[in-house]
Amino acid sequence: MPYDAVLVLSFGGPEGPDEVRPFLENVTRGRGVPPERLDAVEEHYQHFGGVSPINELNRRLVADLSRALRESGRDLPVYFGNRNWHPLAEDTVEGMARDGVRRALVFATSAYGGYSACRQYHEDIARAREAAIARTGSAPDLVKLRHFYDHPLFVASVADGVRAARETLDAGHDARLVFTAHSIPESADRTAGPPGEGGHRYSRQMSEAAALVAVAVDAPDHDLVWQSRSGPPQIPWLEPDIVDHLDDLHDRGVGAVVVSPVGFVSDHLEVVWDLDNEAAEHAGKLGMGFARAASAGSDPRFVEMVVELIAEQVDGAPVRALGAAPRAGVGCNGELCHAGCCEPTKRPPR
Ligand SMILES: CC1=C(CCC(=O)O)c2cc3nc(cc4[nH]c(cc5[nH]c(cc1n2)c(C)c5CCC(=O)O)c(CCC(=O)O)c4C)C(CCC(=O)O)=C3C
Ligand SMILES: [Fe+2]
Repeated sequence: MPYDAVLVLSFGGPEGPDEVRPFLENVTRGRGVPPERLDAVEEHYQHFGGVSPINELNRRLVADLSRALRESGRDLPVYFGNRNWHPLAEDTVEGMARDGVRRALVFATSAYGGYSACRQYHEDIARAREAAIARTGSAPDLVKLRHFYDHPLFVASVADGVRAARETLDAGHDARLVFTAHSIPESADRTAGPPGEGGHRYSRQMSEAAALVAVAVDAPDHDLVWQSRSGPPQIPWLEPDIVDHLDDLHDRGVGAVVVSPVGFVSDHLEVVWDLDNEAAEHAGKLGMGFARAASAGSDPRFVEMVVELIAEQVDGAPVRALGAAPRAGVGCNGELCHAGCCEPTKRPPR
């Protein structure tokens, strides 16, 4: 059966002061995140009037993707739905069913594997379809596109962000290149990937993406560190945090850094708060030069990449990948990439 639509599936974010707390409650329901952490994160959002940039960035992606698809001769309507905030995936998929969509491609706004970055999007797809079936009696088939962390256009987009950030620093090419990604619990990284692969698919893909970008920008060395740790303090998460890492680099005599959020596809709130505010301020205190590189989604080649991922899935166009890992992340109607892939770990009781 041919595809008749595309769904951009993302995380979602609040767009006003009253939306912040209910959004945070949606994100953390059943996750054992302490209320003090939620209070702190609420403040980050309120600092920006309760408006996360993520929905607006995704609406722009939807518009750019519609245009790029039309120009490539594939005039598919592009829908937008989220895991945690309006427009919610449930409502969007209901609308797709009412519009008569039978089979759609899903572009999830994460390049990587792992529970939060991949499997949870499969779960979102399954949940949204169930809601649409309950409300309308039917739902389109939804086929999720693959991980793209090693797609040449993703790597090139991140690399250009690094080059532009370097230009703003006196140290230029001598600034230390530091990549960041969302921290996850160590247990979630251990179970990331299909059984038998040895786990750690999230951090391994992240290291691979960082290394590919570092080669593209001719960096002599680089680091991969983590940001935006959540969860209760007694549970170990991936470390070091970017802020602690700046101290460490300072102690080692590093005078300037370029920080590239390779783990994210857009300059959303965790990027503009945790990097542009917290990390930048900390670097300032240390007297370190600091420049934050734009994420991949700021580059027009990012949309070109989505068009290519669609051509791969629909026409069997060649898979363009710079890494050695097998193509992963694809699943229909919430079916996992592999049986037992990226098992969620037990959550502590609240
Ligand atoms: C791997 C990963 C990605 C990358 C993949 C992807 O992009 O999907 C990501 C993206 C994002 N995370 C985001 C925001 C939040 N993440 C939280 C909490 C958590 N994230 C986790 C993981 C990830 N998160 C985890 C394991 C938790 C603990 C709770 C749980 O087990 O699920 C919390 C709760 C409060 C807190 O920070 O404690 C918030 C507010 C936003 C939106 C920013 C905006 O509004 O612009 C985006 C794009
Ligand atoms: Fe998150």
